[in-house]
Amino acid sequence: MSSASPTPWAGGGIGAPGLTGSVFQTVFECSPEAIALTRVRDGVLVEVNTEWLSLTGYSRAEALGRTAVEMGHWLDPEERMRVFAPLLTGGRVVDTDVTLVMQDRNPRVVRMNAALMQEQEEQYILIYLRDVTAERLAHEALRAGEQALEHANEKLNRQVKLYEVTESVAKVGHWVIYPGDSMVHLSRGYGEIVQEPGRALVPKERLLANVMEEDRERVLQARARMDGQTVEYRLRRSDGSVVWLRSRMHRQVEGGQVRADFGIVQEFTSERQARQELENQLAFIQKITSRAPGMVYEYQMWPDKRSAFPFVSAAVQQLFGLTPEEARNDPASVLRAVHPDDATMVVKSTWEAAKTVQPWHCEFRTRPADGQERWMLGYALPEVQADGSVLFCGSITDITSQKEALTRLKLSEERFRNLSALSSDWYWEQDAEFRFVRVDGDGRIDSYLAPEEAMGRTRWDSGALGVTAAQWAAHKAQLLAHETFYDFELQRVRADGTYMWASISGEPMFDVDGVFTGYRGTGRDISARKQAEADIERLAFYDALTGLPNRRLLIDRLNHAVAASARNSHHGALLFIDLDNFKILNDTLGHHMGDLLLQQVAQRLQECVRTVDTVARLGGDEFVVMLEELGMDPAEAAAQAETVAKKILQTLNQQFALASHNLHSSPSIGVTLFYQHLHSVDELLKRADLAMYQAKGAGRNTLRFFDPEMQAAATARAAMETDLRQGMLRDEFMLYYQCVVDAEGVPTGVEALLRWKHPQRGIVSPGEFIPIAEQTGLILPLGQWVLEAACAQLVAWSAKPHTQKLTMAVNVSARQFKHPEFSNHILNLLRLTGANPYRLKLELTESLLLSEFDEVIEKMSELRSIGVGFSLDDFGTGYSSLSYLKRLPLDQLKIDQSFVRDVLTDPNDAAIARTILNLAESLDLGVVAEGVETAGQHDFLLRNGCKAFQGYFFGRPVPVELLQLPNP
Ligand SMILES: Nc1nc2c(ncn2[C@@H]2O[C@@H]3COP(=O)(O)O[C@H]4[C@@H](O)[C@H](n5cnc6c(=O)[nH]c(N)nc65)O[C@@H]4COP(=O)(O)O[C@H]3[C@H]2O)c(=O)[nH]1
Repeated sequence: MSSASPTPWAGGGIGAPGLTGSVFQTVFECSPEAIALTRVRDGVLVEVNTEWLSLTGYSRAEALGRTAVEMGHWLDPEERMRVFAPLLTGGRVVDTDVTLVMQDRNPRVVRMNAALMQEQEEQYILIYLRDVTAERLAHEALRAGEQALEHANEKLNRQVKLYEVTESVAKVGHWVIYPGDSMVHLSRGYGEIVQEPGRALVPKERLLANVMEEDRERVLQARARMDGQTVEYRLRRSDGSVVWLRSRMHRQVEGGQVRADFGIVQEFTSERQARQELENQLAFIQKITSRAPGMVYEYQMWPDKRSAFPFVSAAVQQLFGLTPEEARNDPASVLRAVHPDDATMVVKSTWEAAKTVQPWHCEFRTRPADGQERWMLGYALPEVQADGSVLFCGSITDITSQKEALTRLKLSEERFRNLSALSSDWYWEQDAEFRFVRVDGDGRIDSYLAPEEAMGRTRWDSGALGVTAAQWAAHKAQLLAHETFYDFELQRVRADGTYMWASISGEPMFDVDGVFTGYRGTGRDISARKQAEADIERLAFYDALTGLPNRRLLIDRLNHAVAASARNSHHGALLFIDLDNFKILNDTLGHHMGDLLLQQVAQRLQECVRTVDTVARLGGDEFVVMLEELGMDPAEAAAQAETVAKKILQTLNQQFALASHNLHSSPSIGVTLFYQHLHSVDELLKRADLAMYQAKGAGRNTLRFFDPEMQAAATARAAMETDLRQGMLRDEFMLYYQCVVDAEGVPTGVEALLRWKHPQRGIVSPGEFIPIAEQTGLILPLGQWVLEAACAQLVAWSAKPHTQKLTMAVNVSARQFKHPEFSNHILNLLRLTGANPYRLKLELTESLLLSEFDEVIEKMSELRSIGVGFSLDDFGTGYSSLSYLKRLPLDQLKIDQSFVRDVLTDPNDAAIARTILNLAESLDLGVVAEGVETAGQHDFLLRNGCKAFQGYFFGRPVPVELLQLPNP
């Protein structure tokens, strides 16, 4: 502040001489600028200067004499207190800016320095006021400018930051090239996209450096155009990954001057991939829909009845005669293509589906553009959209051909049902488990069951008959192999109890995937055919009068029998039977009687043979009996055949009761044996026929063998039989006895051996007549006689001490033993004669054990329980099995003489003999070696443990009186 400054009071100032050199002076010195000054005494303004007046706007007159506080009204009351209170109360110097509220003037800001001063008696308030309004305004303007700048900076920073964040989030970036600049400015976003952070400024070439080769040309063209069009290209980033970029390039021109070239770049790889995927899907959908049999579409409808086809496949052309564009542009055109009769239904059902949001399903016809109406099947799923519309996605297919096929099928079904109803055939279906699921036609199917009874049941579970287990097995195998089968025949019982035959044919069914679903087929009642076949067969193979097989069937069976004989080596026999004098009977009593006789003869013949044998009628009074499975030995077979022939002779010789007549008839029988393929069937029949004529020639009512040898044997047998009968009557039989000795050669018993003292032939061996006695049944009385004689002898010996312990072995033939009364006969005999059962030993042959084994054991056990012993004759020659042997209640085994004979010369026989001895020992059985003829045999057997012997070495069979028994 310069001391040369003019006084504040000057220039019209209030001029105060008393103030000179004082505080004022100081003030003036300090504040040479225009300063408003006041002097206050006792609170009242006593002095003001011009500046004060101009500052405050008061006149001097208004101001002087007023209190300072009064004059301070230009200050705000609070401000007034702030300024004056410290001044007046504390005497402190005030230095502050205050705002003056000026009347009719703009407020002004003044710097006020006030001080309370004491000068002599007077108190002064010196107020120094300086107008700092301009200064303040300038300052404030500066501050405001600074703040605005700061604010603008901050905003800019924020915007830049926001921009960068936005770029980063949106995967957007940009570059700018200023004219004449070789560098390109890259934004941070751009750097992030191409993965080159921090390179804000790069050479221009860098922009294209990593663009994929294939896309570079496109980018270059866009750069050349700079027209803002979008260009999409790929760029390989520094990490090798490829990204899709979308860019728009602009050139900014102002006032004809190029300001900058810039490009906005956006990365849209995932969007591009999604789009690609969508495009692929769309392409696929289009491919599918273009090949699909029907049309695929999206149909949208709004509550205000607007509608649209957002998508419709190309098939709309084929189905509705519209291009997809036409359908899209005019959705109603599709409805117009619907048949008028069905349009309402289509609309209604669509609205209904939209309302209920339920699947739309509708069959309708299209308007026949070419005159031919077509059937469509529509199916769509509705979905409510955000805007309240409903979007249907679905398909429409042309089902005309299916409809036609269905109609044809229905017609065919109907025709089929009508036909089935008319015929006796039926149609059936079974499921994959072969259970009936459908039956049409005759309501009784092949089972003659009501269909409802058959449903769910298989054919074999529904009471089929007439099918063998093997046939069922074959049929089931066919079914399991899914084979077609024809004419499977089965029998059923009708509701009325009669039988019917059905013929079933069937074929397997498969679904579209080739999976087996069951069977279907037809059935036919073939009862009439079967009956006719049976009739034909009967006529062809059976004799109408007697029902017996005819010549044809006989020949057929004979062929089979010959073949069987070739297989099993058994003989068979043909018995040609002709009724004697039948012609006379027929002529005298009439054909009717003749027929009756033939029928009865047929019946009797059947009764004479086993079921395996055949009785046939060749015609007239000629019958043939065919016997099978006779013995392997021809003589044995001949004897068997002869037995049957004799039975026939005897049976046919019985009286016939024909109506009111009692007739006697007799046959002539010719017999021939057959064995394997030795002779043809014709030859066999001829031979039997020839033999029959020989029988006729021999005086009728007899039989003849074709074979002379057999005939001779038969004749001899016949003679023997007659002789046997007579021999029995004439008491020509006697018993010889052969001793059985112990190890010391002492007789312990005898074996009774039957002898026939024939008046002409002398002593006949049992080997000759026993078989004939067995065949003829004469063995029963003969055997009984032997037993009686043997028991009588036992009783006789029992009276003498030296003979009373002798045992008596008696041979019993199989036929004899198996007679139901055999045990009783023995029991009675023992009781009646009083013979000691413990001395009686029955000798059985192995052949006895071949059948009815249990009964044999039972019978043996019964007799054994009373003391009768049993011996097994000829042991080792037959079929003895050890298990049988163990079970038999035996006392003794007899080593057959055939083994004994060569026991010294044949090691096999020696081994057998030893084995039998060991076996007997282990089974606790006695052993008798029979046929011992030499001392050597005896020694051998003795050495091997045999304790009982029989044979010529000890004595031949002799009459009782010649027996060499122990001395009395
Ligand atoms: N070579 C030879 N033979 C010997 C010797 N010792 C005994 N023989 C004979 O051997 C046979 C033994 O009787 P078999 O084996 O029961 O065989 C008997 C028996 O099976 C049967 N037979 C005999 N009598 C009767 C009988 O009353 N009833 C039954 N059903 N059959 C009888 O006739 C068969 C033959 O009887 P036979 O001719 O008496 O023959 C007897 C006897 O004379 C010997 O050292 N050397």
